Amino acid sequence: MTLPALRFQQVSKRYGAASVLRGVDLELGAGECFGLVGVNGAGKTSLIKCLLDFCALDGGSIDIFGQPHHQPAARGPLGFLPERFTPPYYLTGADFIRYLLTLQGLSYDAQAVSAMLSALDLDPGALKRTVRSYSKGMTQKLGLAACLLARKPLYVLDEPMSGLDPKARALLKDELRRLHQSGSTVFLTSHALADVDELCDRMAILHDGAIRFSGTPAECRAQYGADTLEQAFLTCIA
Ligand SMILES: Nc1ncnc2c1ncn2[C@@H]1O[C@H](COP(=O)(O)OP(=O)(O)OP(=O)(O)O)[C@@H](O)[C@H]1O
Repeated sequence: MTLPALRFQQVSKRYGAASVLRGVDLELGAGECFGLVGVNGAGKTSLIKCLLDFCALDGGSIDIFGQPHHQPAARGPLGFLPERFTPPYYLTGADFIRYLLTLQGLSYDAQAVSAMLSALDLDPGALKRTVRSYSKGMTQKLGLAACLLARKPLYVLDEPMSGLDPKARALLKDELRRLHQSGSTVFLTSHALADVDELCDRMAILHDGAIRFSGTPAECRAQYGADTLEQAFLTCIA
């Protein structure tokens, strides 16, 4: 039997007296593209921070390909793009990518970098410029490029479309589809429900710290009697 890529069981998280996650159960099959959606402050990033062991759980457990998430080796197969991506401003784009690849024991392959930049519509000239001169969208593309170049079995992408122009969004969706077809698991958060509908095999709606819905986008529309995922989402959280 194939192990799930991710399994959250009764995950709870509090910040002081505020209970942000209250018994979250979620399972992602290996090779799935899974979208987590929820209003601002619903707890999506907190769930990801728990997964990455950036903060301690107050209850429950998380497994990554069957290994407890707090074991560093469990996170080896995982590539992560944070929601607020701020690379060191004094590095050039090339230095930043090299730095991230080196941390993972990978070498800088100029051809692969060039192909990835082209796949994300980032001007190769940006590699020689320091990150301080990048626009918001360029910075996001750099983060995506560095993350996706690591060729991981599992990607955790917190709002990967954030700041991208329509062309770059379309290109990123193509790239995510390619990853999916090659067998990688993708766990993403997004406020763009049309993207989730288009890309994701399954999705979950997190609201008030709990999972309100989990299933395919089509099941979500059907369950809430809605024509669009946006309408279904609004009914679900009403
Ligand atoms: N370090 C922290 N200390 C205290 N409260 C926090 C902390 N981090 C997050 N929170 C609170 O936890 C709740 C969930 O935040 P989180 O960032 O997980 O939401 P989100 O679903 O990712 O939101 P968004 O869609 O706006 O990115 C919010 O009320 C937020 O204020």
